[in-house]
Amino acid sequence: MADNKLISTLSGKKQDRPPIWLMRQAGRYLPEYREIRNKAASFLDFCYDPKLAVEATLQPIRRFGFDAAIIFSDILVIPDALGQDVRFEVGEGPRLNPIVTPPDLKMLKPRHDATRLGPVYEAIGLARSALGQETALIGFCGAPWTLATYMIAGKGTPDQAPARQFAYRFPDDFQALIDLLVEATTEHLSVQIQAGADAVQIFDSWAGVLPCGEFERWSLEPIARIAEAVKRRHPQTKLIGFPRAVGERLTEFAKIEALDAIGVDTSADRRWIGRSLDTSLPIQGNLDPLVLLAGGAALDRAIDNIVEDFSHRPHIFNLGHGILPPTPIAHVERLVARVRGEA
Ligand SMILES: Cc1c2[nH]c(c1CCC(=O)O)Cc1[nH]c(c(CCC(=O)O)c1C)Cc1[nH]c(c(CCC(=O)O)c1C)Cc1[nH]c(c(C)c1CCC(=O)O)C2
Repeated sequence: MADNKLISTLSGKKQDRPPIWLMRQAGRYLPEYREIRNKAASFLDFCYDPKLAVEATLQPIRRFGFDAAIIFSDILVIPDALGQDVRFEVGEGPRLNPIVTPPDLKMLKPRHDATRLGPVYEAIGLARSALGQETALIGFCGAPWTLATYMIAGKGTPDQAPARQFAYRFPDDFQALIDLLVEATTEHLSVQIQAGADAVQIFDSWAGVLPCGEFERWSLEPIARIAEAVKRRHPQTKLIGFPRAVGERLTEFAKIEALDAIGVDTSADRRWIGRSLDTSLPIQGNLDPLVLLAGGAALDRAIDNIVEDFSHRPHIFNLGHGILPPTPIAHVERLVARVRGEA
């Protein structure tokens, strides 16, 4: 990975132009993805079919030549491997058999079933062989808190109130669930690295809903434990933390030594980041997915501002959250060209 722009940036080297990849770059905005999407009976079957998963991983690389591919999978393969029933309803998102009270935790296995995740690791090996050295391969997992929000509510909710309530009412049981998830995700990231992932990202999409105190216990500490354990086992591999919507609490994540970079969401204030986070710390982000959808002069301006604002530090260009399904291909082409100084 010596001449890879993404890995070099994650190692702290500023580039002339930032490397670029997009969260959810594989997926429904691509006609070629929509074409193969129904080749599997369900979304999880799709994720567990190495040939389909590799194809979906490579599609955005072929089309746009991003600097990194992210393995096509989902954060909810972990609750699935723990024995919870996970389904994806078309147009509605994930549905899980919810954990309502502590006795429901008994539906989970004491350890995740790693053989169930075998196809994910196989897909990573295949994708790594198919990609050139100029393209990094990113593995990922959901952070324990974000996984727990879906496991307890059984679905996405606007404020993740069910998991927050559960944690207040049953802190010891909730801690046990978080510990189980720390163990499973640490293992999942390690095996993805052994299979060929060059970097891994921990998505804490729901870190922002946690109040002080709860935030440290359920978001920050578990992520630090995972990052430290993975770094100990794989010192060469780069780790990206993505705590969404945490505002000034980004400084707490910046203190986690084992994280090589921090992903920042759309609402993050780049001038505050410039003042508050060491300029040697690589930052990833933070274009608004809605401005990419809108396109035009607003898109060009937003791209230029981000490139300029982060020009004094190692920066990986990305969105602040996942790409939206109706996003026009032409806008993504424009984005890549402009970030590379070609448009
Ligand atoms: C919370 C979360 C999930 N999954 C993920 C997160 C964290 C990031 C975030 O906050 O968006 C992460 C994820 N999900 C998916 C990827 C694949 C790689 C990539 O980024 O391209 C990644 C990295 C595929 C997917 N995961 C899902 C799809 C759409 C399913 C389909 O094709 O029908 C894809 C391509 C489904 C999914 N999976 C999840 C939800 C809430 C949904 C439904 C909402 C939606 O549809 O976007 C759980």
